[in-house]
Amino acid sequence: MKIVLVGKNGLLGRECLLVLNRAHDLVALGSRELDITDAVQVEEAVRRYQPEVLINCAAYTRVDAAEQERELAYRVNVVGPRNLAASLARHGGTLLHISTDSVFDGERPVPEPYGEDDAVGPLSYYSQTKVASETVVKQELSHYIIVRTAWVYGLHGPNFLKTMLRLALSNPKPRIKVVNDQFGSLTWSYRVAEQLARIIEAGGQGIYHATAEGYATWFEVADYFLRRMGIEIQINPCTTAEYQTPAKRPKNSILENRRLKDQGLNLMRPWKTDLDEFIARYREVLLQEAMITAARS
Ligand SMILES: NC(=O)C1=CN([C@@H]2O[C@H](COP(=O)(O)OP(=O)(O)OC[C@H]3O[C@@H](n4cnc5c(N)ncnc54)[C@H](OP(=O)(O)O)[C@@H]3O)[C@@H](O)[C@H]2O)C=CC1
Ligand SMILES: Cc1cn([C@H]2C[C@H](O)[C@@H](COP(=O)(O)OP(=O)(O)O[C@H]3O[C@@H](C)C(=O)[C@@H](O)[C@H]3O)O2)c(=O)[nH]c1=O
Repeated sequence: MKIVLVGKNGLLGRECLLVLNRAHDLVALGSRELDITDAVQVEEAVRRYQPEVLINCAAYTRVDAAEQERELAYRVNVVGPRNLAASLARHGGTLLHISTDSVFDGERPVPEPYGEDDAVGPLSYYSQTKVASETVVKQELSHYIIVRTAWVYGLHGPNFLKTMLRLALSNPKPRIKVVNDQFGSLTWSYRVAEQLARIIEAGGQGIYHATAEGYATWFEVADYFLRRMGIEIQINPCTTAEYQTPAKRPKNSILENRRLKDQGLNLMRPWKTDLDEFIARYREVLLQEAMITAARS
C-alpha cells in the first residue's frame, strides 16, 4: 500500500516507520521535509505522493507547556490535521490521525473504561486541541481513521519511563514522588505501530481506542518499571494535589478497545507483558542513555 507518514522522528512516528517499512511503499517525512501547518507544503506533498493512507504522527505533545504555548499547540495540533484532511479530501486517500485518552474528563469511577462513542470533555489546552483535531478530521473527510492511544513509552524520544530512570540515576539518594490517583494504561509505541498497520490493512474506518490491556496508576507503573530494571530505590506515592502541574490531567484515563475487539483486530496486550518484553530487549540501552542524560543534568 502507498503510505505517507508524517511525524517520522517522534516517539510513535519512529516506530511506525520501522513497522510499516516492512510491508508497504512508505514515504516518511519529518518537520524539515514537511511542515504540516503550511497548507501549501501539505498540498504539494499530497499531490506528489498520492498516498492511499496518510498517517499523522506529528503533534505538539508537551502537555504542560501547551498551557502557555497555545498558538503553537493549536497550529500543530489543529491547523496541521485540517491541512492534511483538506488535501486528502481533494486528492483522495484515507487519513489515519492519532489522538489521546485525555480527550475525556476522567470523572468516571475507576475502573470503568471509556468507549469510542463516549462524550469527550477535555481538561487541558493540549486536550482541547486534540478534541478539535478530531473534529476537523471528521468535518473534512468521509474516509478517516482516528486512533486514540495513551501513556505511550518506547525507545525513541522522551517519555515517562525515561524520566523516571533519569531521576532515579541522577543523584545517590533521589527523592521521587509520583501521583497514585491517576489511572491509565501504559502503552508501548511498538505495539501501537503494529496495531495501526493491522487497522490499515483491514480497511478500518472511524474511531478506535488502542491502549494496552489492564490499568495502573503512574506510581504503580514507575515502581514496577524501576524494580524490573533492577534499580533498588524507594519512590513515594502522592496525590495529584501534592504534585501540582500547569495542565490538569484526567483521574481515569482507562480506555476500552471495543471496536478493535468487535472487528477482530485487537493486537493490544497487557501492559506488564509488553513492558517486560521492552525491558528484556532494551534494558542496557535505556540504562546507558539515562546515565548520560543524568550526568548532564
Ligand atoms: N506520547 C504519548 O504519551 C501519547 C501521544 N499521543 C498522540 O500520539 C501522537 C504521536 O505522539 P508522540 O510520538 O508522543 O509525539 P512526539 O512529541 O514524540 O513527536 C511529535 C513529532 O511531531 C513532529 N512535528 C511537530 N511539529 C510539526 C510540524 N509543524 N510539522 C510536521 N511535524 C511536526 C515533530 O517532528 P520533528 O522531530 O521532525 O521536528 C515530532 O517528531 C500525537 O498525536 C499525540 O497526541 C496520544 C496519547 C499518548
Ligand atoms: C516526572 C513526574 C511526573 N509525575 C506525574 C505528572 C503526570 O500526572 C504523570 C505523567 O507525567 P508526564 O508529564 O510524563 O506525562 P504526560 O505528559 O501527562 O503524558 C501524556 O502525554 C500526552 C502526549 C498524552 O496524550 C497523554 O495520554 C499522556 O500520555 O506523572 C509525577 O507524579 N512525578 C514525576 O516525577
